Amino acid sequence: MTPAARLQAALDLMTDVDRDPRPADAVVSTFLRARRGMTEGYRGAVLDLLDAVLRHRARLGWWLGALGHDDTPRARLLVWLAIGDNRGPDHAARHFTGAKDAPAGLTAGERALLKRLQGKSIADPAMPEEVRLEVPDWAAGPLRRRFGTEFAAEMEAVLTPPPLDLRVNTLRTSRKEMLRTLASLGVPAEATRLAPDGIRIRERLSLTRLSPLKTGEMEIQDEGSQLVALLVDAQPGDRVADFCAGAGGKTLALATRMANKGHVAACDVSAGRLKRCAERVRKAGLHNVQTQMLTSETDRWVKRRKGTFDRVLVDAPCSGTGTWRRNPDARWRAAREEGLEHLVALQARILASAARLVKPGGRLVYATCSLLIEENEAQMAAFLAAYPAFHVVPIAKVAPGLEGLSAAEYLSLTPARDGTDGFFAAVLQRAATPL
Ligand SMILES: C[S@@+](CC[C@H](N)C(=O)[O-])C[C@H]1O[C@@H](n2cnc3c(N)ncnc32)[C@H](O)[C@@H]1O
Repeated sequence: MTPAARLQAALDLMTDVDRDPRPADAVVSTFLRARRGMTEGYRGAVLDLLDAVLRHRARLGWWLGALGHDDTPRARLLVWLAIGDNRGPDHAARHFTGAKDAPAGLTAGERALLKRLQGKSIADPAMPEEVRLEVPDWAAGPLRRRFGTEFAAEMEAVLTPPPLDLRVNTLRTSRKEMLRTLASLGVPAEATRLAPDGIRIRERLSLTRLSPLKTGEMEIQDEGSQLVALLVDAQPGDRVADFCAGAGGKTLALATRMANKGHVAACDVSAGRLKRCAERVRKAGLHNVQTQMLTSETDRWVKRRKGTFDRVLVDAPCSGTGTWRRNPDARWRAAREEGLEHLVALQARILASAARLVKPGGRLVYATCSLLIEENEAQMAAFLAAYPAFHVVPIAKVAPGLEGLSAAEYLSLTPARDGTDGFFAAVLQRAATPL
């Protein structure tokens, strides 16, 4: 496969990602299924190019705007090749020849564009800070309010691809044993700093090298997400509702810590995600989880089970600002499509309904993968004001060892400070007797 054919394949994929409303990783899966013949090296090179262009989306667009050129996937790729990896405009021009399997030959406009990029670099002093840091308009104000003087450092941290975090299925093996297995597979891995069952791999590698993922002995899960599941503090024998279970990332972690005892109701409004959750539950060898499809947060299932759960986790739909380093296209999607206000209102409705499930003396854990005050601290303040039967349990009380990470009341993880995705979690307890 020639370098020019690789560029054409990358361009096809970038065009698909641009047109398809689904998240980039879903579009990538479809693309790879249709091109099963690709070798691993070839696939890696195509995906690296897509990743680079997505991670530099605002800067590439800024250059195209500044030079009066249309912002298209092909133009973005040309600019990236010209100034993104410092190989210069001639390198970009060399492969756009129109030969068989290569991208179409350069137009006069593209030649002029490449000429004007001579000697430039991807970050220009004239760029606004939000462009240099790839922060979309809608999020700039809320993120500046959240981070103050740390704004640039935190935004730079989310520009870098994250390490690969895994959670060991302790029903099957131990972290120590899994580290030995990975060493025998030639995979350099280390124990995570805070999550007791976590393993971190810093080197970029193909997941096909990680055979224990196929057997359910471990799962991919960011260390921050593992810590949120830990804060639920579900005990063997408890009744737990995971209200926004999705494909079950936290459900699996909770149910495993419950030693396969008790009951976890994994609820969601998405049948597709719950199906995936059920498959992962089976693979992990868990018998204490049942999936529950909800028509909405006020489904009758909730009313019928009022006050019957020891623990209720609300891992709410959110802006996903904490996961930008993992999904570089996410910053240009979620809140742009749904609106921050809409998300905050949905979270409040979900919280109000899910809170009904909590037993007297039981706990409600609210979590997001958002960095924004609106979805986190302010959401909690509004809930606590409206529902006086609930009070905050400080993080140090639930998980000694994590208290140094953030303000005493809530867990608040950030990529620059904690090396995890951005996560927020609040533990609230319902009064044992009616107030
Ligand atoms: C942050 S994701 C959950 C991720 C999951 N807990 C994990 O750890 O992998 C939020 C989930 O909320 C679900 N959701 C959206 N609206 C909902 C609603 N009204 N009631 C319950 N779940 C909802 C979405 O389908 C999505 O799966």
